[in-house]
Amino acid sequence: MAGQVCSLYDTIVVGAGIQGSFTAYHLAKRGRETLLLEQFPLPHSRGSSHGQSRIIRHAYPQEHYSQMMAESYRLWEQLEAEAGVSLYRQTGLLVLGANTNPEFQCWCRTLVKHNVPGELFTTESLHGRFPGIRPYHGEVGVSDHTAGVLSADRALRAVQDGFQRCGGALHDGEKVTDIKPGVVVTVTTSRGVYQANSLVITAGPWANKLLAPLGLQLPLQTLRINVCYWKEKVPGAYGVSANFPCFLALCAPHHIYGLPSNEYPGLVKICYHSGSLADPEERDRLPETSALPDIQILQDFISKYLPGLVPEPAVVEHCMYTNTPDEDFVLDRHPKFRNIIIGAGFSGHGFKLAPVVGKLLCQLTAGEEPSYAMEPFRIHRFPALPAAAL
Ligand SMILES: Cc1cc2nc3c(=O)[nH]c(=O)nc-3n(C[C@H](O)[C@H](O)[C@H](O)COP(=O)(O)OP(=O)(O)OC[C@H]3O[C@@H](n4cnc5c(N)ncnc54)[C@H](O)[C@@H]3O)c2cc1C
Ligand SMILES: O=C(O)[C@@H]1CCCC=N1
Repeated sequence: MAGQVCSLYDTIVVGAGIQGSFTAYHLAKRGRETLLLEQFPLPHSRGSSHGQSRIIRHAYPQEHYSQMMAESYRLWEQLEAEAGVSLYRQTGLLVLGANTNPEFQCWCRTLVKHNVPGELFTTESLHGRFPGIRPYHGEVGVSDHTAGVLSADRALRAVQDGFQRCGGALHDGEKVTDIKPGVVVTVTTSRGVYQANSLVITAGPWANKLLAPLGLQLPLQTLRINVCYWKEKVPGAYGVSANFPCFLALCAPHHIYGLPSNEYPGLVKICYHSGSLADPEERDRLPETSALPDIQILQDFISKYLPGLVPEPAVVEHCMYTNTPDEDFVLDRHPKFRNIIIGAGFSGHGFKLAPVVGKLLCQLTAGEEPSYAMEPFRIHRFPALPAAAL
């Protein structure tokens, strides 16, 4: 089979994480002949979309994401209805910070602007309402009642099944090894050769490996994230059934966030919103120094802030972030090859927005006017890209 052109598609999508899967789903729903290629047998835990849970929230300090969230919630609901599965559980989100913190004020402003139902908490009312939290002196909170938890693995499966129900072809365990640009793009994989009128690259932490032969390197950092679970001293005290919310503590230099115990009974997921630089091919090779500063930071935080948890992680799983310098996504055409569309740099917050990201990448592929202003997501916002690439 290798070396032989097997089929011509309207679009080939490389990478069946949540972004590529939603892009392929929207394309197939519009009747476009679509091939979705994934290097690993599915499901897998090597990229960014695996695991049981992700936070979804209307609350966003940046206006461009706040605007997209209403549609994203609707599209998640539509997928739930189509698939006949429940993917979302409402828990609320509590954002915690000093009331003098400009970022905290920004969260409050966008919540009000978008009429998101929620509440403001003083230091005293925080402790009264959430006895499991010991707020810092002068700390306040604001909540987003609409926020909750998405069942990530189940969601990924549901969107891939939806894509296939619409006639899409999903080939897993098939790695893309070469891309030849042109009016018709030729894609070589570990199993064959395919052609398409357009190509979408949604390769998560592998994005730059696929883009290098296409003369483009985006300023992406790939980070290994420790996904830590912490044991409740009283089982369920920080659980969904006790109405404990997701939370986001606006700590410097990086935030700390948590989800109520649910997926692993008695364990609360609390993570540091950053990690250590790592090649996705060598994610689990630890750096020379075995110190894990993020886990130490989390331990200190939990000892002082969440006294009902054992300040020693009970479970540590791993995942990858692919960060841009401004932590905004890249959703754009290749600067030279206009029928190659790129979705990358989801910077640790892209899951909740994947239904809209997929729609936007589909619109770019179809040559349509995207539904949202695309300026924050353009490649040209990075001035230091090598001139040869542009
Ligand atoms: C610990 C953690 C917590 C997070 N929490 C949240 C949260 O609470 N809320 C939220 O909204 N977001 C969250 N995120 C972010 C979100 O999960 C990511 O933004 C999203 O999963 C990125 O998806 P992706 O499709 O871009 O990448 P990936 O899931 O990595 O998918 C890319 C795919 O491309 C495939 N691929 C790469 N190269 C090739 C090739 N050559 N040939 C074929 N296939 C290839 C890879 O195997 C992979 O499956 C979190 C992320 C992590 C890691
Ligand atoms: O996107 C999210 O909600 C999570 C939590 C905050 C930091 C990043 N991911």
